[in-house]
Amino acid sequence: MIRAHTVEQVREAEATLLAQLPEGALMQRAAYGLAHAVLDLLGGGYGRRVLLLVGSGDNGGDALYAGAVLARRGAYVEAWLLSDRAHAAGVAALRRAGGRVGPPQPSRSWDVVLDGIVGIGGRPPLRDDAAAALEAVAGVPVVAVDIPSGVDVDTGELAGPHVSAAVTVTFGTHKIAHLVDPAAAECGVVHLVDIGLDLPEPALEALQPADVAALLPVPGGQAQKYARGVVGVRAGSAAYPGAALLSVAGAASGLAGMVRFVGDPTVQDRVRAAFPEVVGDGRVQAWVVGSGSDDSAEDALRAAVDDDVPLVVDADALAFADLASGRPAVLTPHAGELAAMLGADRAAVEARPLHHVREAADRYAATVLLKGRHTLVAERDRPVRATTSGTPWLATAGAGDVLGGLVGALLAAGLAPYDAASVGSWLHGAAATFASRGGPIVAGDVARALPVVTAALHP
Ligand SMILES: NC(=O)C1=CN([C@@H]2O[C@H](COP(=O)(O)OP(=O)(O)OC[C@H]3O[C@@H](n4cnc5c(N)ncnc54)[C@H](O)[C@@H]3O)[C@@H](O)[C@H]2O)[C@@H](O)CC1
Ligand SMILES: Nc1ncnc2c1ncn2[C@@H]1O[C@H](COP(=O)(O)OP(=O)(O)O)[C@@H](O)[C@H]1O
Ligand SMILES: [K+]
Repeated sequence: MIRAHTVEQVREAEATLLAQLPEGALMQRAAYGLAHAVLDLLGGGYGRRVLLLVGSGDNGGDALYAGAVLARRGAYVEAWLLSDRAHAAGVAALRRAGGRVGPPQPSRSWDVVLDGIVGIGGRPPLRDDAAAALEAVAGVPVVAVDIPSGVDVDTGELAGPHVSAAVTVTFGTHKIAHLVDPAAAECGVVHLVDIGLDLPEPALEALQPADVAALLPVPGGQAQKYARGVVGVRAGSAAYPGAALLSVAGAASGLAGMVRFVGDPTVQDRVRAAFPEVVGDGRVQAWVVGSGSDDSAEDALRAAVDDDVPLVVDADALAFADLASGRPAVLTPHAGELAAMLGADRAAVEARPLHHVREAADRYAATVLLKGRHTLVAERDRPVRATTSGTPWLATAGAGDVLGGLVGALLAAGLAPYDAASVGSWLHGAAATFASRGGPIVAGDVARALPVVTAALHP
């Protein structure tokens, strides 16, 4: 599991550890980890040209000490101090190692910039001098120290100019901005350096393959199709038959014992033709409602709610999500749908996805899965889960229908809404990445890749 903690949680854990260690030990650990990540990126130190952007806090201290390590490895290192209060011992260490301190020489070109402007002590927006320094080095790859300066660490929001990093080297634990967009998209590859912090339950987490394998419902030796769970799909309409087919394709991932389909008779015929294993109405352990349902969405959702089983509420049914409020349910909006549910602007949801997904989980008393580059799953009193297994090629029509069906299958198989949503989202992203191999895919490819990705987990 990747865990992310708030600034307050990190500060507390650091304080405990600092009290037990000799002065400066923690910063040395951080700086060595940082320097080695830079050496990896550059393929060595000798002859490389490194510029440090150094703010007034310990984040600048990390950059300075790492700069000293790099200078001792033969790199040419300059520190551009953005404040006259830069970390004094760090400045001295860099000078001792042969680094130069002062405004950068204008003619010099840089292999990498270390962003030590602000870390977890920064409050966006960046000050003008820091923003001007970033402009002056535009185009040079940046390694962000702890966090790309200018992003809001605890929310993942952006406010004004900020660093766009190739690599972010963080310490002790991930921070929220490393996983939550839009800030997460500015972090590049995130590298975690262990500095020995003892941390509480995280604010946010991201499932990894071993976590998904452990949560996956796997049939035992005495398995029986009904006991494995039956998932029902109420989706599609004469206008949108494809949504029904894709929803069923996700549900028919093999993770539940049986799939039922209920809908428009012409759509039903097409579903049966495409999926001979799918049967008609009857008892289910979970319903998936809403993809392409058009004006039948409300009735479909009411019928599903009457069955009193866990629900996936998707697409057209989200307009009636109040019906699912307080029930075991996963609501699966994209940003536009969530905006409509909350009476907000789509742009506001995209700028503050964590805030809005939490608000919806609270307001609807349900599990809310907000689709996006890093999909977020929120439920009251639980860490938000972020999905990082996907690929931008997954942004293709109908991919959301497949996800709804898949999450329904996991609910029917007995996972709680929070786990069904986050495991389903992880598998969906991994299947897309597997099917894509770096190239284009359509939604059906994602559904077809689900069994092989599941098998690769060796559950
Ligand atoms: N506390 C610890 O034990 C450790 C901290 N470490 C480093 O220390 C960092 C935290 O250091 P600090 O608490 O000194 O805080 P930071 O260095 O993150 O930032 C605080 C400084 O930045 C300035 N600042 C705040 N907002 C700004 C803005 N918008 N524009 C420009 N300047 C701004 C403030 O005036 C303040 O001096 C971590 O991110 C990490 O890099 C690591 O060395 C590991 C150990
Ligand atoms: N940039 C992106 N990177 C990775 N995945 C993405 C990106 N944008 C969207 N997705 C994923 O693609 C899927 C799109 O679903 P959705 O918006 O419901 O489309 P549709 O309604 O056509 O099915 C979601 O699973 C979402 O998380
Ligand atoms: K930084």
